[in-house]
Amino acid sequence: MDYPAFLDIPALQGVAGRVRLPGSKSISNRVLLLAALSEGSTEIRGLLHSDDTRVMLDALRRLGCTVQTPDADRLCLGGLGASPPPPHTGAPVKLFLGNAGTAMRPLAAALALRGGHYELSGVARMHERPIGDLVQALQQLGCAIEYLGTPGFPPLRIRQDAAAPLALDRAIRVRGDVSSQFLTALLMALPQRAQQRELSIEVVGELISKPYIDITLALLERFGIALRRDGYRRFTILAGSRYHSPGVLQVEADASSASYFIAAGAIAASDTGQKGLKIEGVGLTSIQGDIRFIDAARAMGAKITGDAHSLQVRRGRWPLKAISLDCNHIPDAAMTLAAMALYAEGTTELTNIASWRVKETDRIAAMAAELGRLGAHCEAGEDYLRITPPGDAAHWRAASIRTYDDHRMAMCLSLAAFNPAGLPLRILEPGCVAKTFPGYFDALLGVAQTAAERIPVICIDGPTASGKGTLAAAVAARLGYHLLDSGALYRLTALSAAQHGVGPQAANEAVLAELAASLPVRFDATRVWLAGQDVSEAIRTEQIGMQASQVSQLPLVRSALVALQHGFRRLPGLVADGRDMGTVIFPQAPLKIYLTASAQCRAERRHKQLISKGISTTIADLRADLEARDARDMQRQSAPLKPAEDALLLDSSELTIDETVDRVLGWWQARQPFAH
Ligand SMILES: O=C(O)C1=C[C@@H](OP(=O)(O)O)[C@@H](O)[C@H](O)C1
Ligand SMILES: C=C(OP(=O)(O)O)C(=O)O
Repeated sequence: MDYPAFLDIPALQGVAGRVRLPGSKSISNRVLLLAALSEGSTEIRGLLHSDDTRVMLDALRRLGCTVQTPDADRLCLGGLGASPPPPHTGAPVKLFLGNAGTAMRPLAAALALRGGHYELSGVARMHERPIGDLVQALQQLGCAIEYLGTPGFPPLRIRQDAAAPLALDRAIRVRGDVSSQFLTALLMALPQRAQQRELSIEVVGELISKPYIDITLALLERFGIALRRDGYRRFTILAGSRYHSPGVLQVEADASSASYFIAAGAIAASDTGQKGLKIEGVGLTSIQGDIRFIDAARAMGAKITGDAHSLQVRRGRWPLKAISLDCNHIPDAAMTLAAMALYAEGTTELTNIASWRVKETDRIAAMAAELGRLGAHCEAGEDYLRITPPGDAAHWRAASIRTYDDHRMAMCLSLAAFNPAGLPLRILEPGCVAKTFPGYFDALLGVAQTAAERIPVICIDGPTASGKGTLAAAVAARLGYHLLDSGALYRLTALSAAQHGVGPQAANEAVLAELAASLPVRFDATRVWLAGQDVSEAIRTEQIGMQASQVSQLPLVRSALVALQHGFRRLPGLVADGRDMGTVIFPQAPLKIYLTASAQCRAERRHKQLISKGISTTIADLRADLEARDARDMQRQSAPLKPAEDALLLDSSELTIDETVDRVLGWWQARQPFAH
C-alpha cells in the first residue's frame, strides 16, 4: 500500500456500517513461531499481513520453513520439527526483524535454545528497545548470546552449539517489569528442551502486561504444550513436551486495532435510532487482553454490545466522562483512551504505563506533545499521563500530527478528526500504520461520515493534451486522495455504447444517457475497469476519443454523468480532472486549476507519446486536430470548456511535470490551516 508523506483528514462527524479488522499481531506472530517449531504443516487462517508479520515470516523462511498461500485468507507453514539446526561454526544466518518486539524477543530465545549461528537486527528504534533481561536469562542457561552494539539492546549474535549442555536443572529466572515479551519468549522457546525433563521459569519482580502471557499460554496449549503454573510467578513446562500442530488455526482479529473503532463509535455523532458501528472478527470472548478496553470505553460512556465474533458500538453518554485508570493490563489499547480523553468532561488519568516509554517511541512524551498540539493540556509523569481536553470548540487547533514512526500514534490521533470545531487534521507519515494495520485509513474513512462539502475537491480543467491526467494522478497520489478522470467517463460511455451497438450521434441521446447513468466503472491508481474488465487501453484509442467528444456534446449524457461524478467525492478528498470540473460539477471546490500549454507544445507532447507507442503521425496533423477539438469543446452549448472564474491559470509549456505538480501542491498547502 502506497502512503503519502502526510494525510489530511477533513473534519469527521459520524461513523456507521461495518468494519472487518485484520488479524491480531500478537496471535499471528506467536502462531507463526509455534508452527515453525512444530513438525508438519499448520494452516493459519486470518493471519495478519503487516510489517511485523512480514519480518517474522521472512525470518522463518530463512530458517528453512516452507510457506504456501493457497488463497488470500490461508497460509500454510511447514515447520522445522526435529530437523537439525544449522552448524554454529558456519556463516551467521542474518535476520532483520524491523521493529517487531513479537519477532525479536521470541526468536532470540527460540534460536538460542535451538542452536546455530545467527545475527538478529532491526530498525534503529529496535536497537533502542531493551532486551537485556531476556539475554541475561538465556546467558544464565549457558546460551552463547552477545550484543553487537549497545549492551542490553539488539542487534544480537547467537552462536550456540546445539550439542552443548545447558544449565536446565534449576529454575530460569527472568525479570518481567520492562516487558512481558521476555517471559513469553522463554515460554514459547523452552519446550524445545523439555523432552527429557520439566523446565521451570521464575519471574523476578512485578510482571507487567499480564494478559499477553495469557495469550501465550492459550496458544501453547493449542500447540500441545502442557504447563503448571503458580499465578504469574512460576511456570513449569512438563517433561516430554513437544510442539504439536493443531492442523488448522483461525487467528482472531486484533483487539488493539478494534480500540480505534470502538473509540470512533463512542465519539462520533449518530442519529437517534442508528445502530452505530459493527466491528467484525473479534468479540467479547477474545483471548486478547486488549478486549478489556471495552470496560474502559464503557466507563467513559460508550455503548457496547456484542457476541463471540463481533462488537456493536455507539455513542452513549456525551460528552464522555473522564476516568482514572491503572492501564497496565492494556498497555497498547490504553493509548486510545488518551485520544478519547479529548472528548471527555474533566481530566483523564492513565497510570502504571511506564512501558510506554520503551515501545515504538517514548509514547508518554509523544502522546503529551501531540495532544498538546491539538489544544489539550497534558501532564506527563514517568509512568502516567493526565489529559485535560481543550476547554471548548474554540480551543481546538488544526494540528499537523507527528507520528514518530509509531503506528498507534497515527491511529489514535486520527480520532481527533471528530473534533467539535470542525477542523481538518493532518497526520504526518501515515504509512507507519503498516506495522500492524496497513489498511487502517481506508478502513476508518470507509465507515466515517461527513458532509460532502467538507470533503475537499481539487479541480484540474484544461484543453486536450495539456497534461491534466498526469498532473491530477500525481497530485492525488501525493495527497492520498481519490482520482476522477472525468474525460474517461465520456470515453467509457462511448465504449459502452459501442459494445451495445449504439452509435454516438444525437439521435441516440436518450439511450446513451441511460448507459451513462449506470456505468459500472471503477478506477484504481493506474487502470480503468468497466463491468470488471480492464479497459484502460480500449478507451484510449483515437476512435473512442472522437466518439467521446461527440457523446460529450449531448446534454442528457452530461447530466446523467453528474451524479456519477459527485459520487467520487469521498473521504479523504478528490482530485477531479476534466473540462468542466470547476465550472459545472464541483463549483464550490476549494482549489481550481486551469491547466494550459501552447498548441504547439501539446502537439509535440502528444507526438512523443504516440511515437513511443509505435504510432506514426506528424506534429502538424496533431496540432490541427488539437485546435479543432479545442474549438469544439469551447463552443459547445452545454458546459463549454473555459476556466472557472476563481480558477488559477497554470501554463505548463515551460514546466516539467514535477514542477507543475509542485506548483499545484504549493497552492494547495497555502490554503491549509495547519500550524507547523
Ligand atoms: O506479547 C505481546 O504480543 C505484546 C506485549 C506487550 O508488550 P510489553 O509486554 O512489552 O508491554 C504489547 O505492548 C505488545 O504490543 C505486544
Ligand atoms: C508495543 C508494540 O509492539 P511490539 O510488538 O513491537 O512490542 C505495539 O504494537 O504497540
